[in-house]
Amino acid sequence: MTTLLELQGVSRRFGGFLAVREVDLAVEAGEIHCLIGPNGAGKSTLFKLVVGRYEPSAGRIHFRGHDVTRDAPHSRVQRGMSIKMQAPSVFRALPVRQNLHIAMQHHVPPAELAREEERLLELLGLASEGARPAGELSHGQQQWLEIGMAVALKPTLLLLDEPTAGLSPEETFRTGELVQRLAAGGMTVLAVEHDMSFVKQIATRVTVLHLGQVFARGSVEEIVSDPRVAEIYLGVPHAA
Ligand SMILES: Nc1ncnc2c1ncn2[C@@H]1O[C@H](COP(=O)(O)OP(=O)(O)OP(=O)(O)O)[C@@H](O)[C@H]1O
Repeated sequence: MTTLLELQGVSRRFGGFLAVREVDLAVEAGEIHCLIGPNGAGKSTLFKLVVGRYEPSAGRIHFRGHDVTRDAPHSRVQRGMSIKMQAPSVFRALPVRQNLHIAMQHHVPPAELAREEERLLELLGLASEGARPAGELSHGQQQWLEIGMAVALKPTLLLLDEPTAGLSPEETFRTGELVQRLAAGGMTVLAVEHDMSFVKQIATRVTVLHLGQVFARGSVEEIVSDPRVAEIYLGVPHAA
């Protein structure tokens, strides 16, 4: 197994408050790794540490063998991370295909652009929407388009922040199918997610955060059958 992303003892302090505490995390090539945890567990903070929006107060982050702990977001992207933040931020006035074109223009040779746009439109389930302004798509379709724009960078590691936020159960399921298709094509995925049905659908490995610390990690089966994990979601105190 090749470790793509490795966090060692990563902490983040806000004033006197430790939002993320000494987190060790390894994302292996080819896996769909989901980061879950109750509200306030530190998921978003950890995500921002991985993508470079925050600097850690302590610890190191390695990506593809490079120490990226102090690297800016854009240099992490150059090394092969691609990020889909929570809210869709597509170019609403531009056609769907043009959105993909803009995203991929520096990553795909000009002669291959049209074919690659076609391939992505198909993959995203948007083949019949290519000419529509992106702002006319449903919320779910806009989320898929934005995942497509992240994928257009041909990343090694796709980072998804709550990709199902605001989606219907049907759209959530289809998002899961999309993520599985991407993984089948060789992409590694790290997703912060709330929706457990989605996590069960896609995750090959799960890390549970609680109070800023890694509380549990394992396969989906191990995590959903762990009574300690159920307790933190229900807010019941657990035995140490
Ligand atoms: N910029 C900040 N300044 C101060 N405290 C912060 C900041 N960002 C997050 N926190 C605190 O850190 C803790 C973890 O927050 P974070 O948003 O990372 O959790 P989360 O697991 O993503 O929660 P949710 O599921 O509700 O989005 C919370 O107690 C939050 O109030």
